[in-house]
Amino acid sequence: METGGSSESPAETKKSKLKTPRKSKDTQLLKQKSPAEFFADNKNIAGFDNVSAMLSWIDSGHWFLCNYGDIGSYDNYEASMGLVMGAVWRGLVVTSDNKTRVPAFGLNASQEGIKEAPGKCLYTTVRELVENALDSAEAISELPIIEITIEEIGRSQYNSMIGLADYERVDEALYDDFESAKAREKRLAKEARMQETQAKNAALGKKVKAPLSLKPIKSREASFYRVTCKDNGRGMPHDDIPNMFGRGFESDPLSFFYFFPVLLFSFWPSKSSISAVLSGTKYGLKQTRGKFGLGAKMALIWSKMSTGLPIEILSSMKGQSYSSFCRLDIDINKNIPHIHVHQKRDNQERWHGADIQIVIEGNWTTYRSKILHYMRQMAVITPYAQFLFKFLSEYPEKNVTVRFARRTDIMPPAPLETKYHPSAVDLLLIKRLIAETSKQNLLQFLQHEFVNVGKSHAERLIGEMGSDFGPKMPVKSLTSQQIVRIHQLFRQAKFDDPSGDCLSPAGEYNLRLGIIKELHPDMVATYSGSAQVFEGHPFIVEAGLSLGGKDVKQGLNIFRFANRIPLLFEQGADVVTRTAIKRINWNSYKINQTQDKIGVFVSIVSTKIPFKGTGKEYIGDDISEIASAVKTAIQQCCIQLKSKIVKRIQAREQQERKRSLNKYIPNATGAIYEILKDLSRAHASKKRRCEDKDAELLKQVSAKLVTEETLREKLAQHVEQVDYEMAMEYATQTGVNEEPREDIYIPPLEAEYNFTEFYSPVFVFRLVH
Ligand SMILES: Nc1ncnc2c1ncn2[C@@H]1O[C@H](COP(=O)(O)OP(=O)(O)OP(=O)(O)O)[C@@H](O)[C@H]1O
Repeated sequence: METGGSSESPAETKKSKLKTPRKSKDTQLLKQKSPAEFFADNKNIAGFDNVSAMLSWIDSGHWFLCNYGDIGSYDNYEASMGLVMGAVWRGLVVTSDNKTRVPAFGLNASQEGIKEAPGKCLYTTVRELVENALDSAEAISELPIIEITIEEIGRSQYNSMIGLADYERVDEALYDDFESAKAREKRLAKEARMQETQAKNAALGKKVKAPLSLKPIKSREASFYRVTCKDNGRGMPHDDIPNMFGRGFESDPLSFFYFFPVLLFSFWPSKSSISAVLSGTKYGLKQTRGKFGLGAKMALIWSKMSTGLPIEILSSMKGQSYSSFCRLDIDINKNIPHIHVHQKRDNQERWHGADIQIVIEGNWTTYRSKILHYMRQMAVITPYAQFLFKFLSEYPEKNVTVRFARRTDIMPPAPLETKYHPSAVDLLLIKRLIAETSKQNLLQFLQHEFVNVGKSHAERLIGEMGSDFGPKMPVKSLTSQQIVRIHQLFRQAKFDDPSGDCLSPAGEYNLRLGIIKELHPDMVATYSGSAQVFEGHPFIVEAGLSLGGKDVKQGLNIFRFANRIPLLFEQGADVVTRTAIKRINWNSYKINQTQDKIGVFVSIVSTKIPFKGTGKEYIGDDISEIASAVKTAIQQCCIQLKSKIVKRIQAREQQERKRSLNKYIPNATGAIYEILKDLSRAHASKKRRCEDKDAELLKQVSAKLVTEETLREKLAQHVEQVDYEMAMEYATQTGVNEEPREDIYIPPLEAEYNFTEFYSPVFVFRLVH
């Protein structure tokens, strides 16, 4: 935070600024922000803005909570903690001088000439709605059927929706896209020069690029879209709907504080600590799709900011005779839902699910391919879901409809909620667990609130903590210093690794099906690693590798998934990209890294995905456990593909050999037949006598019982025979006697059954019972 010329040390500055919101010498007022306001200002955090604004936010680092990392070094730890939490409780403190003090909140972006732009908003809105829809259907074990529609809304339509009359431009020069006569002249002259150069190049036989035309400045007219997402999920309880969407962030200071370091320092977030500040139903430590727990709320905040139009939700739960309709927006300052309509409607068809409609400003042109890629990749990782995606333009020729069909009725088992591993908790989390536990004493607390701590282990740990501690001591009476001691011991002590039983990977079967159905590759291999651990959190890496296929470019095509959602941005720094590019020797697996069309699919699931960067779009390359698991998974797929590739090469060589022998048959038989004819003539004229079999053959030639055709047939049969014998000889030597076969069973869609999977490095065996 800037100190306005003060000589205080940064730490002192922090403390004094936190203690009392006050008027400083240069009369800069401290003011408060509601959490919803904060997120409205920082929508980039949740993927609702452009990257440049996000970077400027990170660079600025002026805000007091950025100093969270120093808290531990304060003399009076508890006091500083209280101060910071108090500040959070009151709201988020920022200075009123936006220009210098709040660059982090988007204003920095405008200082740098970056205008508030819809950026990723349309993409992120689609994503959030789709992911909520999937979660909702999976929560009731229903095979997801999801329809997502983006409808373009023209300026006039938007104006009439908000009751604003259309205005004609009067003073053209006032507008951003105005081109003066001089500018136009300059542009046309430049265009003419470029065309001339191109014509010269063409005349000299040089490569000519497509003719360029410098477009006049484009209007920065906003584009509006109605995004609708309909699912067949569990729906929402009537009374909870307004809070689920319109109460962005509960005013729980403690929880909010847990959340914050995540945003500011990109700490590896735990979903539970994030969710705690939000109104949602996906709490607890478990593998979840969401990255921040903000999804739908951020979409609502963005709609409020960009179009001012409310969100509409139609929802019904299973067996409910009515459906709930709710139209609401969010009061950003008060952080509460603002309900326009909330009513029960008839639901005769007993439909269940949610139908959510939101109107936002966005950018289809730029994000079209990202949205379509996202849908396609989601279809790969979720082959048990059926998606219908539609884009409806003002111009029907620009309409897009893509259907991603369901290819299996087998859903991965739902992820299970689990407890924290002692090596995965920080001080704040221990405090929160103490505040929330129903256990009375320290022994019970350690034994029941953590995984891999049994009774005798807990007793030994308490013995190690020191004389202040005892098994029976009331856990709620622990002082801050004692909690620090527990934390220290958790850091140093040895614990068994958590198991991966709580995780829900896509499964090799689903991954393979997804790849086959969306890419139609020539070859595919999949691998599922066993559960491993990073900082007390279990994770599983699965990989798929494909060669060839539809819409796959030459070289490496990398598809990344985290907790079964596709990651599309910031690919370069990701552990999967780096591993595939740098650490796999593709040649040694007979794969040509630049020529072949290679699909690399890596899916990582965990109770905590170690995202890097505020956008949470990539997983860093610096976590050795994950990096090596990713490498192993890709290599295992390579090994499987190599044996297929080698067999294919051999089959090709065999075909080649046969083809070249067959090619010479006509010439060879023609020549032999001519010789035989000469010999038979000599034999008949007694110029040259032949005996026995030879004489018999020559007689048959004379009598035309043996013709050139006969020879051709016999030679072809011989080539066939020799080829077969050579192939058999090779197979006996190498131990392969026939091409691998795969039995394919098509189960009925309605079937319900249990199965057990057995994994080996090269195959997965599913026993259906
Ligand atoms: N399509 C839906 N069907 C049923 N409930 C939904 C649906 N969409 C949202 N909800 C409910 O609204 C809550 C808030 O949604 P929101 O997207 O803001 O956060 P989240 O889903 O909990 O977190 P994240 O978006 O990171 O997964 C959800 O927890 C869920 O209970």
